[in-house]
Amino acid sequence: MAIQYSTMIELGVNIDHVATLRQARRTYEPDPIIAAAMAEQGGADGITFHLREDRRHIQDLDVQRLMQSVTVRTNFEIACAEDVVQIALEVKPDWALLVPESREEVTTEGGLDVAADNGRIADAVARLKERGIYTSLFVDPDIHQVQAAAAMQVDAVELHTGPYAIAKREQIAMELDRLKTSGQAAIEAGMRLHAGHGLNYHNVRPVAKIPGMIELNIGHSIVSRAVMVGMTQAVAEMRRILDVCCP
Ligand SMILES: CC(=O)[C@@H](O)[C@H](O)COP(=O)(O)O
Ligand SMILES: NCC(=O)COP(=O)(O)O
Repeated sequence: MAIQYSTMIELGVNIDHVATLRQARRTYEPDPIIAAAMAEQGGADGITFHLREDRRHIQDLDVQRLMQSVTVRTNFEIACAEDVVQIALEVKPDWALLVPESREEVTTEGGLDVAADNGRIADAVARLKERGIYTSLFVDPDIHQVQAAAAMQVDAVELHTGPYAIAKREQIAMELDRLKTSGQAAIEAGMRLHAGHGLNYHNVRPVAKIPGMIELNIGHSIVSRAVMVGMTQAVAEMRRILDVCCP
């Protein structure tokens, strides 16, 4: 059953890259926990954090501290790997978003191949659901992937907006159509419709306006803006764009 939090578009702020800056010196600042609190002040509906296998940014201790301090929805991004699934079961975030990972990638390159799952995704989903954690799968805007996700009875799909974000002008309409078509399939299957990756202050509006879109998860562009104006203002600026375009 789709879980509805509010009628407006919900903004999940991914704070991974606050930790990227900290890890550049392997030190204590900037602190993702403080960034999360400032994001909440700016109007974040949720905080997203990705504990990667290679721990390039968010660390295990960050997860523990975020779970103790975040007062809005927690959205824990993990691969279908035993160690991080175990951590999710221990800390019990509101949501777990399963994403693909490979060590050599600069950032997430594609969606989970749910349709070709050998049982690994289904097992992780079942265990997370059993623990009372809402589950979401990060998938390409492909109806077959959405239908495969629905068959696993996850609570949401998060459509990968990366191809849209990097599309050449003449390809944007086609990428938006893929998002709309696969989004419609998600809604018809009774799942919440989320989207994320590569969204920014310039390209977010058309995605926010996709019928049935409930939540956008945005990180890199907000953190980049936060370097210049601070996290609270950076989030407030994105919040205002969403409130104006999708009242
Ligand atoms: C799935 C997705 O697009 C992001 O949530 C993910 O966290 C990207 O990975 P990095 O944050 O490591 O770039
Ligand atoms: N799941 C997408 C996300 O959390 C943020 O992705 P990005 O905005 O950092 O590309």
